Amino acid sequence: MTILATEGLTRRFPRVTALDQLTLTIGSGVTGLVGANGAGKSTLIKILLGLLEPSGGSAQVLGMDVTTRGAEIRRVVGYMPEHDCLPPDLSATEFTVHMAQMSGLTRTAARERAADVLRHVGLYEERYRAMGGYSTGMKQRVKLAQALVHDPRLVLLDEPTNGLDPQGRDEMLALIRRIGSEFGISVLVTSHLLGELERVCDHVIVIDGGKLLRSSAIGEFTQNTQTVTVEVEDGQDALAARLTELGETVAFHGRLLLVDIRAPETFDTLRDVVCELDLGLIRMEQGRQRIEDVFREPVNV
Ligand SMILES: Nc1ncnc2c1ncn2[C@@H]1O[C@H](COP(=O)(O)OP(=O)(O)OP(=O)(O)O)[C@@H](O)[C@H]1O
Repeated sequence: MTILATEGLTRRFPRVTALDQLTLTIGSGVTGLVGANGAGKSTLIKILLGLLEPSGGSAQVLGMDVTTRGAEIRRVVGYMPEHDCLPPDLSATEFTVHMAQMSGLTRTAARERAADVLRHVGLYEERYRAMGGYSTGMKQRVKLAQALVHDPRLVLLDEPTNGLDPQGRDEMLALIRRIGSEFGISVLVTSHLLGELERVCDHVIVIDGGKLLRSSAIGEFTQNTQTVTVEVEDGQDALAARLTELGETVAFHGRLLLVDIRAPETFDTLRDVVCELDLGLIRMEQGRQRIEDVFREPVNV
């Protein structure tokens, strides 16, 4: 089922083309939108919400045209903005109830839904405290709660893990996965880190300079991450040479070596060669494909 689609979508600002002939289709489930800073992610989200006019092309969300039916779209789509936008003097409960009422819920329904979603995102007694004193993680949770409070069919989450520590990131990613799997709400989530989206998304779209680089089911990405990244203190040339001699496929990525995992034995070979050459191993990491690596691959739409 198509949740949203764009066709030749373009948005020009005076100095930059933020979206350049972007054509994509997104189905139900959790979709990741990956791109470096300035790639055009927030611009796309604002256009999808009907908050920003495209300069060219078209876009539909849940079958509705973004240029003519923005208000209807916002009624059934939740939005978690990237930047801090929470009034510091209000409590999470007051703010979330207000947002629910803005979406058309009665005061009683708004209070019930706000209590539910704040519990769902893991804010308990703190929900009565002024948000000015919240940690970044708590603020991100309130922003997520207000995006969900009117029971949307789709949520657009702009960099929800921004500013979070590793544990906070893991918790936020788990929440996002639950929104998709338990509540059946479709999710479009942006990040500049492909690695973290891999863990929760069904489908990933990569954009750069406002252009589509790639749109693939997550399985296709993970198939392409069958490499192990190796970093040693010194001697990467010797390591690469010896591995190649032993039949392994090795590529340089700056100071890092990317070794194709031909078979599970590749790990044994690597360990043995690092010992044999007496190298200081800094890290050996599987499957964390860096976004630049995706950029170097052929586009597969
Ligand atoms: N209102 C605006 N006026 C002028 N230029 C803008 C405006 N909004 C965005 N841009 C430019 O458009 C490009 C895309 O910005 P956008 O915010 O969509 O990127 P992004 O992928 O969301 O990155 P980030 O995560 O850093 O916000 C950038 O070069 C940005 O400077």
